[in-house]
Parts: sequence; C-alpha cells; structure tokens
Amino acid sequence: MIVRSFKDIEGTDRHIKSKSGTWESKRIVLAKERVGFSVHETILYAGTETQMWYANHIEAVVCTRGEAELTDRETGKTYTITPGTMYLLDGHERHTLKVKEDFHCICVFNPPVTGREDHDENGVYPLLTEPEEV
Ligand SMILES: CC(=O)NCC[C@H](N)C(=O)O
Repeated sequence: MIVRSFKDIEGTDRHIKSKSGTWESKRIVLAKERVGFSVHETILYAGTETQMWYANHIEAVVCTRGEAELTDRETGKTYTITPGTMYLLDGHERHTLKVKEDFHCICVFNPPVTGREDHDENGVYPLLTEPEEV
C-alpha cells in the first residue's frame, strides 16, 4: 500500500511546470508505481489557453475548482467545465482549454505517464515507459 499527499510531492520531480507556462501538475501516482494508470492534480492558470492532443493516452479530467471553456477541436463544440464536471477524452480528441478562473483538476491517464513527458508542438505526449525491473 502507498499513502502519500500532494503536499509531500511539492517541489519534487513529481511536480512539474509546463514549458508552455500555462499549467503545473503534481503526479501522485506515476508509471513507476506499475498500476496501469497515473493520477495527477493539475492547475491551469487563469487567462491562459492550452491546446492538447493525447494521441497516445486516454485522459479523464475532474474539475475540483475554477472554470474553463473546453473546445473539442474535432467537432467545434464547446463546454463550460466547473467543479463537479468531468470530461473523458476517450477518442483521443484534439482539444483546447481556455481558463477563466484558475482551473484545478484531478486527471487520470491510461497508459500512465512517467513524469518525463511534456507537450510537443501539437500538444501530444510521447508514449514513454519505465524500464522493466530485473
Ligand atoms: C488537463 C490537462 O490535461 N492538463 C495538462 C497536464 C496534464 N494533466 C498532466 O498532468 O500531465
């Protein structure tokens, strides 16, 4: 069993700030835990816009605080995401988050991220894995 708090991982290599400067994320469960998913607490900053495309991952995002406008760039549909609302990228949709108020969310990725990914110019994370233990 693993017990850990988001407070414990602040400032460690589980806590990353994006190159884009639009978000930060604390990864409380990562690929190295070898459970098939990762769990993150992410904050996207008010006034920013982030384009993403998880071509290699499925992501569920549960908003816990703040507000953002989510655009599904496959359909052009927009959604207002506020606390208690979840979006699930079950079709690897290209999407954009335009943040009205600092947007706090819990994200689950399958396959899990290793912690070494950052979005490329298309908003994609590469598919990285942890080396097999010997
Ligand atoms: C909502 C979202 O996908 N934000 C980007 C960061 C991601 N949650 C991560 O922690 O890598």
